[in-house]
Amino acid sequence: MKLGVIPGDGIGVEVTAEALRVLDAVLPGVEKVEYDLGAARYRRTGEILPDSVLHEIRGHDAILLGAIGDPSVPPGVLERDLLLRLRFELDHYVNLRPAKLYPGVRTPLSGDQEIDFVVYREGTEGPYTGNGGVLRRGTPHEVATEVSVNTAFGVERVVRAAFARAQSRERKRVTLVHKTNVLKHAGGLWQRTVDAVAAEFPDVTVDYHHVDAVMIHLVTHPERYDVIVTDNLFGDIVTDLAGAICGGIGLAASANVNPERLTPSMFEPVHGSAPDIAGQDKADPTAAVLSVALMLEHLGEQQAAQRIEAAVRADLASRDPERPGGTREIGERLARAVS
Ligand SMILES: NC(=O)c1ccc[n+]([C@@H]2O[C@H](COP(=O)([O-])OP(=O)(O)OC[C@H]3O[C@@H](n4cnc5c(N)ncnc54)[C@H](O)[C@@H]3O)[C@@H](O)[C@H]2O)c1
Ligand SMILES: CC(C)[C@H](C(=O)O)[C@@H](O)C(=O)O
Ligand SMILES: [Mg+2]
Repeated sequence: MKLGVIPGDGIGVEVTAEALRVLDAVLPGVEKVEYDLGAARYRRTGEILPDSVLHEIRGHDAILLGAIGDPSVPPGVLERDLLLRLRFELDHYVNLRPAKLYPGVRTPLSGDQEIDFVVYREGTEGPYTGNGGVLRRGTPHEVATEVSVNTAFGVERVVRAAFARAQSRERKRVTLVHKTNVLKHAGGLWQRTVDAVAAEFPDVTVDYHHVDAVMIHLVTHPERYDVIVTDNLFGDIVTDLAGAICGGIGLAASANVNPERLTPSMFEPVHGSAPDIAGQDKADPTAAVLSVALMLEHLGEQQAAQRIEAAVRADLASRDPERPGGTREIGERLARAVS
């Protein structure tokens, strides 16, 4: 197994070190190539993602990424030209983000809810494509557009993946999350696609919720969700809230998947580079560690993946919520538990 590692910026570097510590403990001998990509390289050389590096990365079995983004670089530069470029060039159309409340974990909710759902966030389209522009910049008459791109091909493939996943789950429920009451063109395509694909999955129950109402339901009745399918931007927002209700963004893992395996899939925590806590050993590496579990599952190493999940589950159940431990301490605990 050959793994490309992009620690990136801020806490991305810290949590990736712990994720690799756990990987080495559970599956020794994985070949890793680390890539110096992110703010430091950009400041030093002006480079963001050279084509030669992208070409090399394509040759790996998977990519493990920490986080991208730094206050020293204007917003969007690294996020677009590094992180999103990787997702787009590698055609990671399923951005898979599980939301699970583990036993013993403190949630801002009342705490007795069962939360166990997965978000299928479309990863290559929506308002993320850069389709837009600015007219009359800097004048009182400036016009800025950011067009949401939704193709029948792109919507259908992620919807189909979400239904297939629901079919294999106990509750077999897919909820389309959108804003069809306002975004009638894109929403219409999503709804028609869900209706058409649903006909092929008669034992899957189908639901629709407007995204604003989902912000309510996630806080009041998160147990109603099983598989959520949604576009790139709504999925981004829904999954930060999902992370918060499951005990914090430091626990939320994700996978950017190309299901046909034409390219390496990329595994990363949902959170960002967290400049507010970077360099202080405060970041929880659990999301990065669980992202390694998602990666191992994807690569067919089910046993190793299950060992990581079990170690995290046990660690979370026995943590003192006031003093969970620092980044390194948590990483060392989890590495010990899986070895
Ligand atoms: N996938 C990515 O690489 C990714 C994801 C989100 C944001 N970003 C980028 O990261 C930078 C910071 O963005 P932001 O502040 O909006 O989001 P963020 O996720 O970095 O941080 C949001 C809040 O969550 C906390 N937090 C995040 N990860 C944590 C962890 N592991 N343990 C404990 N607390 C944690 C932070 O301290 C902060 O208070 C920006 O440049 C943004 O574009 C990158
Ligand atoms: C940094 C940004 C481009 C990214 C996104 O919006 O997808 C992040 O918020 C995420 O959730 O991975
Ligand atoms: Mg996000």
